[in-house]
Amino acid sequence: MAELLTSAQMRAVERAAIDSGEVSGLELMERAGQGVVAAIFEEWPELALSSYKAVVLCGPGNNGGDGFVIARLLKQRGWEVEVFLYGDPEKLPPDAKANYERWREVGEVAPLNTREFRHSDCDVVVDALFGTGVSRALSGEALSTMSQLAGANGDRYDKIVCVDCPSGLCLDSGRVLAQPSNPALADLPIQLNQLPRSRYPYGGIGFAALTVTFDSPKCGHFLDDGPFLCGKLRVVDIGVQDFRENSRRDILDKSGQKTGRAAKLVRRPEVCLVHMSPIVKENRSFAQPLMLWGKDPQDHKYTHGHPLILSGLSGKTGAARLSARAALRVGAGLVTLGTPHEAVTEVAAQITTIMLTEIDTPEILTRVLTDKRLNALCIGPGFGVERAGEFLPYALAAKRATVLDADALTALSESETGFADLHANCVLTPHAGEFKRLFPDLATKLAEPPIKGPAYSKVDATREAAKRAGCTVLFKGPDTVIASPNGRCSINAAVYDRAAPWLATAGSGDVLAGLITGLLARGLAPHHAAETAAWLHVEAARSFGPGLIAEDLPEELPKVFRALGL
Ligand SMILES: NC(=O)C1=CN([C@@H]2O[C@H](COP(=O)(O)OP(=O)(O)OC[C@H]3O[C@@H](n4cnc5c(N)ncnc54)[C@H](O)[C@@H]3O)[C@@H](O)[C@H]2O)[C@@H](O)CC1
Ligand SMILES: [K+]
Repeated sequence: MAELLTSAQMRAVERAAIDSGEVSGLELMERAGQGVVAAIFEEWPELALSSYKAVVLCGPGNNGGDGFVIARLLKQRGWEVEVFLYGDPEKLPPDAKANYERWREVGEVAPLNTREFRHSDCDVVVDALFGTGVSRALSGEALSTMSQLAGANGDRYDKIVCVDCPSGLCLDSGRVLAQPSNPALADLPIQLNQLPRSRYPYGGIGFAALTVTFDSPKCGHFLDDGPFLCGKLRVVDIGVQDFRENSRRDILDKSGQKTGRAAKLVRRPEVCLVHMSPIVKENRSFAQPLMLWGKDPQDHKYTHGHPLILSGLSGKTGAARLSARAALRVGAGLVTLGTPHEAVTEVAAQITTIMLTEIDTPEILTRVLTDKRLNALCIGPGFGVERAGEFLPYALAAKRATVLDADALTALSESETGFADLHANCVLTPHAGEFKRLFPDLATKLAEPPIKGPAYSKVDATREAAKRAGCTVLFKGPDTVIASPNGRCSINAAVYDRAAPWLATAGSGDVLAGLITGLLARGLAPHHAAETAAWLHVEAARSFGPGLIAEDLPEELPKVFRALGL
């Protein structure tokens, strides 16, 4: 799995590389600029066949420095290049200043002015205004230029290339830093974060055509609005991977930055991307844990676990049947549906391999669970909130690996004992609404306008939630975040080339709950089960494609497994 960095972690890696004396900041900047130019020609090979025109927008920091390198390299290829600077050239940091001066030997620099920039025709616009250093909302010409690029005046720019990120995007949270609400700002052109999302498919091209980042992808490229604004993401190597390994554990803590004290060194578990896309090469290692699922010829069905999925009342049994089918397809040896008496005929008429046992009361559940072979439990899909409230304490007291989904989450949010009954072998799978019911303060914090960077992120919220609940939390979305109480965190992003819009279909969450339960029954630890299930869920949707309904997801799994070589 690929490691995702925060902006502070990236700065720490760069600092470690420079401090080692093996490479200078200037060299890193040159490599970054070269990487962006190479990525442009890789993306649009036709641009390498002739000379075109680029506008490069440079900001007041090192992101702007990269811009000056890009301008020089394109000019060397015979391109016409116009450079605009937002800020005072005298105040540029040293490496950016050096590249400003090198550019000035061959070209002009105009102060950034939206009107001027608007009238300069160009084939490529390079956004090098702000990168990892953005700490507050854009204002003035920087804001109006970004709004202009976003189409505020009706103009369209086909090839916007962002250096590190679309300027203004917080790379920790994937959120665009916003102005505090101020009536004086109401007349300003639209801000990036007010772009009408509906105009673009999620994960499709929103703002930029291409975003080129350095060394490692950052959390914000995959969270929230990040993918929508970045367009396509490329990661270029700038030769600092050894320092990433070395400084992995010695990273800057956000709290140190906030208080202005000397940065505190902490051992924070990194965030991983559950991903197998070619944009993140090293993630191939994710295939390794999957290989463990191959069934050994010596095994028998009980070796692969036996989950119990609790069904709703008649007319509501479909959700649990979907979960059960998913648990079976993901390799659980046997699967039993715990069904209320009045729904037995309905359920029995629609299952074959899946077994059925009558469970009418919480006491019967406890009795059924004296069979220790039932090693995982799923409660929630179609279950009914009131029933879930009655069954939940008994289900949790059985101390099985347990998935709490849908109605069980609502019941949990209403329960008097709160999270006290949860244990480390539980997995909560809230969508945004359920998350809000369970963790109202965290949801409120996440909904507040992100005024300062690094902004509070879905990673932060899910980590806090997991700690509070004392178990693994999988917070659903196109940017599904999975966190565990020890701080471990993964993002399963159904964006970029893994976009799976067909997953937004009734019953898809029930299938996910079943996949997690099946994997728990097969002996995977909660965090691993949740991330593997989330990955397979998206993969099955992508494999099936348009027209997908939830029933298709479990049935597509054999194809996904074959493609993985299992
Ligand atoms: N440090 C290095 O060695 C390397 C850095 N690289 C580039 O450097 C970038 C980071 O550079 P910086 O740390 O200088 O940061 P930026 O260039 O992103 O930001 C510059 C400065 O702008 C100020 N600022 C923040 N928000 C603002 C706002 N809304 N309005 C006005 N000013 C604002 C801050 O004081 C910040 O230091 C990366 O994104 C990457 O593009 C690359 O060249 C690779 C090597
Ligand atoms: K940028």
